[in-house]
Amino acid sequence: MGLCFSGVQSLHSSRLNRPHYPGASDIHGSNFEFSETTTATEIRKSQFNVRETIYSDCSPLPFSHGQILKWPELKVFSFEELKSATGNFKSDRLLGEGGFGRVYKAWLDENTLTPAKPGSGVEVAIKMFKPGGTQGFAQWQSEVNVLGKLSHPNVVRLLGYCWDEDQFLLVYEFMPNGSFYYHLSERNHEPLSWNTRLKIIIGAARGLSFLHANENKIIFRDFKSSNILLDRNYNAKIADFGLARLGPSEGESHVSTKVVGTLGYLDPEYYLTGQVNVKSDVYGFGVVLLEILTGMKAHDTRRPTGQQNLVRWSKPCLSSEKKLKTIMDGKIEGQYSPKAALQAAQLALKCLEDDSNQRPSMKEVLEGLEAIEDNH
Ligand SMILES: Nc1ncnc2c1ncn2[C@@H]1O[C@H](COP(=O)(O)OP(=O)(O)OP(=O)(O)O)[C@@H](O)[C@H]1O
Repeated sequence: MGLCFSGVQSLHSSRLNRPHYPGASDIHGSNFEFSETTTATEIRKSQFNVRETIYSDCSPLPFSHGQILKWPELKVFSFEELKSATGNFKSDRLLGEGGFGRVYKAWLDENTLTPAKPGSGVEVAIKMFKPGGTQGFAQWQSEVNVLGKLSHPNVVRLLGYCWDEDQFLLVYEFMPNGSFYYHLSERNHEPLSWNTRLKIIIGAARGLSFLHANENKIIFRDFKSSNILLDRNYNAKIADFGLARLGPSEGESHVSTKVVGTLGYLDPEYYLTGQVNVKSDVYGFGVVLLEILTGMKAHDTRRPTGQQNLVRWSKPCLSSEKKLKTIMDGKIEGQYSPKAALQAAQLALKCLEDDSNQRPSMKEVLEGLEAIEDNH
């Protein structure tokens, strides 16, 4: 988990005692304002173009290749079902906790997606949003509206959601190898090899270029190592679409928005201007590429002054083989060719250009990484 911040102060939970749900679904370009008497059911009906998928006669977890569905096709779970699937949110099922709530492991029947015995059916991850948080509600809503429509091998799959009174939950496919951030943090863990790192970053690049390539460009806005989840075979999948939003309309170059993101990954141009475009994601990608090379986190206050911000510290070392050697992760020494590392570092440097126009597109970044993989 990183240190998340938003340019606009969050609403305090006391305000939430009086139901007021601010416009949250900026992915649809529309802001919703509800009166204080609006009921949850009315909001539900007005905001979601969700089609409930009936899983009873579906093949297990259908998965198609890279498409954006017209409607989110999600199962609507009851709170009781998710309570049962997680053993009443038992502490030994806890996978982790982010800024907006806890994530639990659970099992569902692979055909009907109803609760199953631990160890049987399919594993899923259930995120339970903290009650009473306006920002949490907005994130939950964006996940349903954006992620619910996406189907791509490098984007984590959302299977369904639950909105039961004040309880907001999401059900995702389970990613057994956790996040890339976890592998950066876990000192006792077997370090990821160079080849695995390359596989992870290429998978993440595929996911991000899929989001950017769509006609209605999706800006992820919070690209970081804790949002790259890893499946059993270390295939990377992008997760956490709570801050995602639509890119600029035809003829426009950017979208003006409040500044949100995570310290260490935030595009300086976006931070200064409040204007975001897909190139902000490219900047975040450059930071993750640096993490891959150095094995260091984007921002770490436990490092000596001058080294805490990975970009600032490593940038002067990215264009020469000799200097790069001094910052490369010692745990992967001997696994890569110096030429390959230099090419990756130079790609990172381009992604980290201060002027977003100078940064490559994700398509170009992906091509660059695939060439590195092919040549070495
Ligand atoms: N689909 C999943 N499968 C397995 N583990 C998951 C899944 N989704 C989340 N997790 C784990 O749950 C923990 C919390 O995830 P969450 O997305 O809530 O927060 P985060 O990304 O770590 O932090 P934040 O979003 O607040 O910056 C993380 O450790 C993550 O690895």
